[in-house]
Amino acid sequence: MRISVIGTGYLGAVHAAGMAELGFDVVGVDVDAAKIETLNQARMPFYEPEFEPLLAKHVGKGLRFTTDIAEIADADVHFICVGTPQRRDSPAADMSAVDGSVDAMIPFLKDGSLVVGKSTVPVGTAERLAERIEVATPESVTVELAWNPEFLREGFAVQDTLHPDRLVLGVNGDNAESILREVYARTIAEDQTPVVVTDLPTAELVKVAANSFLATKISFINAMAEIAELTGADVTQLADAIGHDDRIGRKFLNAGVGFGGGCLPKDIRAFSARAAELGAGQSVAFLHEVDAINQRRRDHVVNLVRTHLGSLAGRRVAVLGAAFKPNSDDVRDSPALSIAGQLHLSGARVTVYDPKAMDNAARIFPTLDYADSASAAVEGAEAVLHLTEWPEFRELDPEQLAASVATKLIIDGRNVLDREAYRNAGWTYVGLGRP
Ligand SMILES: NC(=O)c1ccc[n+]([C@@H]2O[C@H](COP(=O)([O-])OP(=O)(O)OC[C@H]3O[C@@H](n4cnc5c(N)ncnc54)[C@H](O)[C@@H]3O)[C@@H](O)[C@H]2O)c1
Ligand SMILES: O=c1ccn([C@@H]2O[C@H](COP(=O)(O)OP(=O)(O)O[C@H]3O[C@H](CO)[C@@H](O)[C@H](O)[C@H]3O)[C@@H](O)[C@H]2O)c(=O)[nH]1
Repeated sequence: MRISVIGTGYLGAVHAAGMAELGFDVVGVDVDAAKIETLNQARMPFYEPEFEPLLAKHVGKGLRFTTDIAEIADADVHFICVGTPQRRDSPAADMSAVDGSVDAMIPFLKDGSLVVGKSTVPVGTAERLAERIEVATPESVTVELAWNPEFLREGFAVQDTLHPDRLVLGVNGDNAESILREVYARTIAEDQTPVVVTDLPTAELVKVAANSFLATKISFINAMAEIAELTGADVTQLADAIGHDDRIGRKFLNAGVGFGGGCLPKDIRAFSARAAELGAGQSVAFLHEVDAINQRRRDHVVNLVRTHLGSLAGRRVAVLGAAFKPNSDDVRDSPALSIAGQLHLSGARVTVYDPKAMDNAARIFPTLDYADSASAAVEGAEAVLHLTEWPEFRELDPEQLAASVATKLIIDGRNVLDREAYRNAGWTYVGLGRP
């Protein structure tokens, strides 16, 4: 079976390599020539653990990348993995890449081929695309469309691609289901992966529902952090205590600066926008609050710095972390950079360090200062902000750090540093919702 993957970003590039690892002949297509050139050299255009060895194993063998959409012509299955970012002018998803890629594919779709959407889209997109393909393809060519949403997490993308915790197959009939079962046969056999076979709108909705639930869980615990901050309670202990209840679970109850990235923030907004279009805005009105709580966490950290330093003008602030989460170089809607940017705009002199996301951060926030290491970033700092929980930040020695800073003030935006060790070394340690 031959496979094409359209869009080779964080999702598509790893999916293409994953398909090659499953034994298929794969072509990845993107409009970004630089990305394609990098991938064809078996180098990763973004940081993702375990990804480069997979590229090295397959590029030039079963896996190639191209900007020429015509090269999808002999593929049997085409995965759409292009971006669906937030529109500039509204909270809705920008569907131009999805629509544009489908239009570009249509002339090269052979009879009997299957187009499979993986991008996260507003419910109703699959039906709309199926019609678009049907109208534009000659009568002699039958093309089916399925939706197979992706649940991978950045930082674990390779493992999640090869060993997903479930597969959701949105199909209109047995043929598409059996093709997708063939694609994922090895995974299903080796891992006994649960497979949910459903219709197109359910498959689309499952994805935004999952991300909405995750975002809600994070904002729930951050709302508890707000109350904890006013009462002297400890939100980390609260999370442990409620997390012992299997019905609640401890995962995704880490309070702090909140969620960011290229998925949760834009997905809850796009879902709200789509629900409103459907006349069901009220049904997911709580997502506006989820978003608002999340945004408040960022403002809260800026206010904490202001409270401790008095004024921000000219004050030296070190920011540890730029990526939206550890083990990624992705800075899309990153809480760390958003806070760093706000402090900078308020007149602070902000120096950022991140183990992997420095280039991406500097592209988006060129006016911030960047240091080569955590210890260089904190040099002379009047406040140190720990905003992305890279393991190396946990290993910093509070005694050693104390010697470099101007003021021993640390705000732990992820509540994971050794509070006692910092306090014993003379620091003012400020957790979020944690006394
Ligand atoms: N990043 C994740 O962890 C993840 C996980 C699950 C689902 N998703 C969803 O997958 C989709 C892609 O996300 P991403 O993070 O990979 O985005 P991304 O921005 O990293 O990648 C999108 C890629 O699509 C390419 N592209 C745009 N228009 C194209 C076209 N007409 N033809 C070919 N390529 C085109 C872009 O150049 C880019 O390389 C989104 O809908 C996202 O919500 C992402
Ligand atoms: O308890 C927690 C857990 C996460 N986060 C933050 O939430 C954000 C998202 O984290 P995570 O979900 O691990 O990262 P993503 O790679 O964005 O993955 C989410 O978005 C993807 C794209 O849709 C989905 O495929 C995944 O299933 C979904 O977890 C990050 O900023 C985390 O720091 C918290 O603040 N507290």
